[in-house]
Amino acid sequence: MLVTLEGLDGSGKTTVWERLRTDDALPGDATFTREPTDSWYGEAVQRSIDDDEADSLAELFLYTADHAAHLADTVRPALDDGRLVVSDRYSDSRYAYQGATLAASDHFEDPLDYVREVHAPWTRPPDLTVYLDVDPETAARRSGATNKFETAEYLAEVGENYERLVAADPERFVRVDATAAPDTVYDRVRSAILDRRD
Ligand SMILES: Nc1ncnc2c1ncn2[C@@H]1O[C@H](COP(=O)(O)OP(=O)(O)OP(=O)(O)O)[C@@H](O)[C@H]1O
Ligand SMILES: Cc1cn([C@H]2C[C@H](O)[C@@H](COP(=O)(O)O)O2)c(=O)[nH]c1=O
Repeated sequence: MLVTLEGLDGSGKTTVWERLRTDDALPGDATFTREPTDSWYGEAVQRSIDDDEADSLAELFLYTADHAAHLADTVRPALDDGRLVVSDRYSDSRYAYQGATLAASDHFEDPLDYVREVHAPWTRPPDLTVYLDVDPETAARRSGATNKFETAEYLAEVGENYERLVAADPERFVRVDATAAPDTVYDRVRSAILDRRD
């Protein structure tokens, strides 16, 4: 089963993901992974994140290359072995973030749809996506505005894209209020995963 954690910067994904790693209720052979990865593809993505002038379309394809390698090297092999995979960010991050970034160009009528179409023939959709729901102002404050994506204005657009994704696929998504206390958020995410495994 492939579980992904999604949400705005600062929504608490990594906090939850780190805690899940040591949770005895999950199988000991579960694979914990993330995007951007720490491969050389992920390093290329990181360079792009740190470059305020990076071309938005080039950036989409860097993230997409990282996703393709992540699928081939980590996600598909683990799923083929019957393991639980928990990924901190995955394809929905591309749909939501690059869908927002590309909106500034006039190449695409519907940038989010375009990014989905680029992935559709070859990606492996998650079985469950936990959406950590937080308002853009809290997200920007918590994330500390350390990169170009972490402004409340941009994150508001990203949040609207996530809402579209949730509305289009309500069976896959479980929404968790990420403004709740960390223990409460964690318990809800954990329950969502354990319930879906049954
Ligand atoms: N439920 C919560 N309530 C208050 N603060 C939280 C909560 N969850 C996480 N935080 C804090 O918010 C900050 C960001 O958390 P975290 O790194 O887990 O978010 P993230 O979604 O992984 O962010 P990013 O996408 O930017 O990597 C951290 O300082 C963390 O301690
Ligand atoms: C996978 C992915 C990520 N992003 C953005 C979101 C964040 O601002 C950075 C790095 O992610 P992290 O969780 O803070 O490590 O990259 C993106 O725009 N598109 C993506 O596909």
